[in-house]
Amino acid sequence: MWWRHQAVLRRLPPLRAVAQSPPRWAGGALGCYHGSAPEGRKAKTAPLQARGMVDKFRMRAKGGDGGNGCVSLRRSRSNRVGKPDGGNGGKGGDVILECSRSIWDFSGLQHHMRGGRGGNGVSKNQIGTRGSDKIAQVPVGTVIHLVEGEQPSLVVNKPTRALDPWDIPGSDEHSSVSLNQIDNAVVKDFDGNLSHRHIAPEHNTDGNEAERESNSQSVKQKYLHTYAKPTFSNTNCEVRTYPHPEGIDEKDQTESGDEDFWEDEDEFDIDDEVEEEEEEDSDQQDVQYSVAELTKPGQRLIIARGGEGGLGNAFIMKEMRPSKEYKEEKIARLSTGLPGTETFLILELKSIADVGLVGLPNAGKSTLLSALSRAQPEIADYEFTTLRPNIGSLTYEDYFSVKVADIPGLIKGAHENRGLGHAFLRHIERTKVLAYVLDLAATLNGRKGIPPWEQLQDLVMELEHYQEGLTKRPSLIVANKIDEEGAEEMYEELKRRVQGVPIFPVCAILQEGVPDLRVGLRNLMDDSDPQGIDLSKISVE
Ligand SMILES: Nc1nc2c(ncn2[C@@H]2O[C@H](COP(=O)(O)OP(=O)(O)OP(=O)(O)O)[C@@H](O)[C@H]2O)c(=O)[nH]1
Repeated sequence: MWWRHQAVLRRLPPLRAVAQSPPRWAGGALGCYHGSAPEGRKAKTAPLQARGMVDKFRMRAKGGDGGNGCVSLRRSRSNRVGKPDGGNGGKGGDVILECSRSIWDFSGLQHHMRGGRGGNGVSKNQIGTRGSDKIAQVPVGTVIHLVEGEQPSLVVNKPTRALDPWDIPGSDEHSSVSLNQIDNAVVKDFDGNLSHRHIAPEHNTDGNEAERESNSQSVKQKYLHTYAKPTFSNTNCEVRTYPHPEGIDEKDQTESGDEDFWEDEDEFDIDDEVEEEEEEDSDQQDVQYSVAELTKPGQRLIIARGGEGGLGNAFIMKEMRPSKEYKEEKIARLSTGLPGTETFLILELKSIADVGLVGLPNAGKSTLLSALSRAQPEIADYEFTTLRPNIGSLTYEDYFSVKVADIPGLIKGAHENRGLGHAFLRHIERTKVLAYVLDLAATLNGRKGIPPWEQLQDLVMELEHYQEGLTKRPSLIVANKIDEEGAEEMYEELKRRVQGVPIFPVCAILQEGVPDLRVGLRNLMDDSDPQGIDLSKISVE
């Protein structure tokens, strides 16, 4: 029996390899969960992943391939040769980003998205089904950087028709409304600057091909209006062999050609190291920054287009009339559905919140966020508990809502990438109003911290170093930990030393002073001439 065991063992991967390759569910630095983690392990990794928002995300998208046109002959007793009756293939589905107010970050996105494949044409002149669109919802303020592929195009949201009561809410993928909208955009693009595959009829069988194709405007228009959606010139489709037998059925077709696209899927699912490497790679590539921005809910952006369906032999024979000698070749070329376009994008979140809580590590920002809103960030008495911004929503009696972000602890030298470095300074850029959270108790009871006014000076200087004018944003000061012994005196001293901005004494842990702070934040948002912080108005001597 030992040889059986040997055979089984040989089939297993070597132990070292197993240990090195992280599980698929581990996710990555910029990623999220993929699939479900085995019990036990999940509990260990979940807090790390769930801690903060995902504000940068890499995504590969591929439009669905167009379905093949059908090559079929309808024979009858009177017509033994047969009449071409193969229908055109359906267009592949697009991959679309949709801007939504109910989405906060990129944690729910997939790194790979692919539009559905168009159905193949069928005999009796039946057109293949259109591939389903894949729609990913992204937050308001998503900026798109292009690493590879075509520029995405914004879909013009034309009102199409009143909502059908039978439409299932949220079933965007199959919603006729969304498909209409997408079609509008596609046709619009065709009229624009992009070039597409040119479908030409062959009225003149002995002219040269290029000439024939340029003389085909009227039929092309007809073709577009009746069936085809345009695709792009770079999706050249070279067919060397006859694509499929006559009378082939849609069911016989299997999805193919996308294996390469999915082959590297694991790259995205593995670990931080690989993620970082990829990030470096994309840094080295010519990234086109900010090619598009989604700022309004409902906006849609096509990031990868479905390929055009191939033509059926009925259409080819009727509209293009190929010469006998080129017939087979022409049918082979035109009946193959075109592949969808591919893009590699980096999505980045621009404006993350109305209010940014800025403070040194341990000042109590996360505690304050949970006191102001229902957010439940991780709180601990060690520095850098917060590694990514947490966001909470503060709602007033009149339903006015303000988003508050707890920005990871800022330290002196952050602009030189010390501590958590640039990464979080970027988040501050994405807030409208700043609330400086100062720790009144940092020097009390033998603690070796720095006094609140110096904390403020350091914060202001760091922000200004990172981006000039950042501290001119409407600001207020939260003097936290007022409950500690000696904190009242510190607060009085702080008021003497800092001028020009409102200061709110707060005990975040007991929620004291929080109602006044809520009003203060609201006033700051409503104020027509709010003040920023002036370094010259902070006295540290
Ligand atoms: N006495 C007192 N302690 C507080 C108060 N607010 C927060 N703390 C404590 O201060 C410590 C740090 O609180 P956090 O809310 O994690 O501070 P943070 O600024 O988010 O820290 P980082 O994540 O490092 O940026 C925790 O032990 C809190 O319990 C307060 O009002 N009074």
